[in-house]
Amino acid sequence: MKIVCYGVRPIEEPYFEKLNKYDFDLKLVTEFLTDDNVDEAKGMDAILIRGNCAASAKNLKIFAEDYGIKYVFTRSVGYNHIDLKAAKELGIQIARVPNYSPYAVAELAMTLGMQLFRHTSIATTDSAAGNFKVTPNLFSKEIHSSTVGIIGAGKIGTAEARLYSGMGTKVLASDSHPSKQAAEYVEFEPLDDVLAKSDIVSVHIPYFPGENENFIDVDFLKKMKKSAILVNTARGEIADTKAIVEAVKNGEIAGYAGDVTVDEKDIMGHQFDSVDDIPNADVRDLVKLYPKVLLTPHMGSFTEPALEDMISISFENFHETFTTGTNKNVLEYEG
Ligand SMILES: NC(=O)c1ccc[n+]([C@@H]2O[C@H](COP(=O)([O-])OP(=O)(O)OC[C@H]3O[C@@H](n4cnc5c(N)ncnc54)[C@H](O)[C@@H]3O)[C@@H](O)[C@H]2O)c1
Ligand SMILES: O=C(O)[C@H](O)[C@H](O)COP(=O)(O)O
Repeated sequence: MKIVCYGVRPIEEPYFEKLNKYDFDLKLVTEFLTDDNVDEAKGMDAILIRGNCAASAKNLKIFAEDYGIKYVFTRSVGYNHIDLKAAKELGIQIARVPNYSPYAVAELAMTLGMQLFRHTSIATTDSAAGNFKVTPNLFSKEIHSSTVGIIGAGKIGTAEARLYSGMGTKVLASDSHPSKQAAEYVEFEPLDDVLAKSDIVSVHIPYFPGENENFIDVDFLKKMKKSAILVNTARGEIADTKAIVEAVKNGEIAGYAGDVTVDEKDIMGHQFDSVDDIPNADVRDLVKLYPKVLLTPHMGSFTEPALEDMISISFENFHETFTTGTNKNVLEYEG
C-alpha cells in the first residue's frame, strides 16, 4: 500500500523507516499539507497528516474525486484541522491517534508553568545581559505548597496532575466529564472555583470549531488570581489572544505560556526575520511580552516516545483498515 506522509521532519524519517513493520510503500514529504501541495498524493492509496496540516474541503475533494483516495489519517490527537463533514460527503475515512504519550505535552505544560512561577525566564534574561541582581520580581511562592488548576482533566491533563501531585502540589480540576483516573490526582471543582484558587492554571480541552472559540476570554481571565500563571498547550483558537495580551499587560494575571497560537498555519514552522513580521497582530503583541509571556512552536508532541506512538499507532490504523475496512480510531462526523 502506498502512503504519502506529510509534515515529516528530517529527524523523524528514520523512525518512519524503523517502525514500518507492515512494509508500506512510504513517501515522506517535509511540508505540511496545504491546498498547494495536494499533487504529492497523486498515485497514492492513503494519506497521513499531522496537526498543522489542513485537510480542507478543497483538498479532500481532489484526493477523493481526482486521485481516488479514500483514507486520510492524522497522527495527532486533535482533529480540528480536518473538515470531517466534507470527508463524510466524499466517502473518505478519517482516523487519528487518540492516545500517544500524554507526558510529552504534560511535561512541557509543567515546564512552562514552572518557568513563569519561579521567574526563571526573567532571571535568565537578566543574567544573559550581565544583570545578576536579585530583584523583587524574582520573589516566589513554592509549588509544593501551592495550588494548580487543570482545565480538561483528560489524558494530558491527568498526566500533568500526576506530575504536580508528585511534588506535593494540591491539584484542582474542572472537567465536563470527570474521570476516576483523574480523581486519583485531582479534586474536581466548578470552573470558577478552580480559577479563583489556582496559582497555575493549565488548559487541556480540545478545540471544537464553531463551538468553543475563545473559551479563555476576558471573564475567564478576571476570575484568576492576579498572581497566577496561565498555560495553554491545547489549541490557540480556544483563547482570546487579545484578552490575554491585555490581562498580562494590565497585571490581571502574572504571566502566560502557550505552545499553540491562532493562525498556526502562517506561524508554526516559519522563521521570521523580525517579530514585527509575524503575520497575526495579536500573536505579535503576545511575543513582545516576553519574558512574562513564553511561546513555544507547537512542540508538545516532539519527543521520542510520542513520535514513536504517533507513527506506530497510525501504521496500526492503516493495517486494520486495509485488512478489515475500518479501525478503532476512526472519526465520525457528528453534524
Ligand atoms: N501541544 C501539543 O503538541 C498537543 C499535543 C496533543 C494534544 N494537544 C491538545 O490537547 C488536547 C487534549 O488532549 P487529551 O489527549 O488530554 O484529550 P482528552 O480527550 O483525553 O481530554 C480532554 C478533556 O477535556 C474535557 N473537556 C472538554 N471540554 C471541556 C470544557 N469545556 N470544560 C472542561 N473540560 C472539558 C473532556 O471531558 C476531556 O476529559 C487535544 O484535544 C489537543 O488539542 C496538544
Ligand atoms: O493534537 C496533537 O496531537 C498535537 O497538538 C499536534 O498535532 C502536534 O502538532 P503537529 O506537530 O502534529 O503539527
